[in-house]
Amino acid sequence: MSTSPHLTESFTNPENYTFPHNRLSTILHNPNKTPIVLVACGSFSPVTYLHLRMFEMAKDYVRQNTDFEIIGGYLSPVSDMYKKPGLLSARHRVNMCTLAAEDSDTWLMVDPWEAFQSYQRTAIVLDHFDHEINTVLGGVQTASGEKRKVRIMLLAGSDLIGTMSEPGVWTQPVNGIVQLEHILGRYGCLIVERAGTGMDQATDSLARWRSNIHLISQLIQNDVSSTKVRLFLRRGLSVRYLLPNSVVDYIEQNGLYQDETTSILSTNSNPDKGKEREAAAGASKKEAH
Ligand SMILES: Nc1ncnc2c1ncn2[C@@H]1O[C@H](COP(=O)(O)OP(=O)(O)OP(=O)(O)O)[C@@H](O)[C@H]1O
Ligand SMILES: NC(=O)c1ccc[n+]([C@@H]2O[C@H](COP(=O)(O)O)[C@@H](O)[C@H]2O)c1
Repeated sequence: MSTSPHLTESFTNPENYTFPHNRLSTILHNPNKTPIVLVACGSFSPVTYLHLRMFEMAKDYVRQNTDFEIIGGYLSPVSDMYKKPGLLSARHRVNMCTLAAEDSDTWLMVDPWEAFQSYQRTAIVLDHFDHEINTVLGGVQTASGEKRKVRIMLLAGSDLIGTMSEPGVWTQPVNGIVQLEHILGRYGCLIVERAGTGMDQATDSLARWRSNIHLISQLIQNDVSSTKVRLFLRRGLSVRYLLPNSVVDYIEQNGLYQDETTSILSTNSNPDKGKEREAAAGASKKEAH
């Protein structure tokens, strides 16, 4: 792993923010393994079982195919300023992710750092985790007391990785550093196959970082998406068993996704939405500084 500097020298924290690490393992059980933390960035509007499933698939993959040991996993909901259609307020998205993580395994957490501030690019989000886990917490310890640096890795679906080949979305350098070099060269990622986006199609142009890209095949096809869940809810259809019960209850209790006016941006599909959101994000960042 490269030790290039972070893209930013200081991180802006939301008010009253503390980094959640209650479920982060403090011990590396096998000293011969490389400790890793998985970070899934996304809208999570709302979080579905498929988002949680990504972590389980990654866990199996890591155990069977790598020399890594997972010491924790995080959902990192994107800022409201991402302005993606269907994006509910950060407060609700963070609450739903928290319920889902509590409901799930014992190693998943939700980091609200990104959600409650201006838009932060994924490369900066990974830097934030690296800073909190390695610099602030000092990494992880082996049973013999030796401190080890934790490797942060992006966990994403193949559709997201597919956008990395699109011009404009991830290509703009940040503080002179190429975003993809930072994400894939310094950190690396685990990619979960997603129905509709082939793995080859998603990774063809990323070959130079091949050794840092781990491909995880879907053995059970399931194309649940947040978009479909929102559509069902608007039509008054049940979404139970597509999301954790606690999240379904939260949506019902708060009357969420009944109509499009509850979202941050209520317009619908735009074929060039990735580039447009990147531009919007760039603009909102400039406004914030
Ligand atoms: N069914 C799925 N299979 C594999 N990966 C998925 C699946 N659903 C979501 N992901 C991944 O989860 C991450 C977060 O996704 P996001 O919150 O944007 O969900 P989404 O379902 O794509 O949302 P939307 O439908 O609102 O566009 C992304 O990396 C995405 O690729
Ligand atoms: N350049 C970037 O850092 C960049 C570009 C596009 C999407 N993303 C991230 O990908 C995640 C999911 O985005 P979509 O829901 O638009 O697929 C979000 O967390 C977003 O911040 C990051």
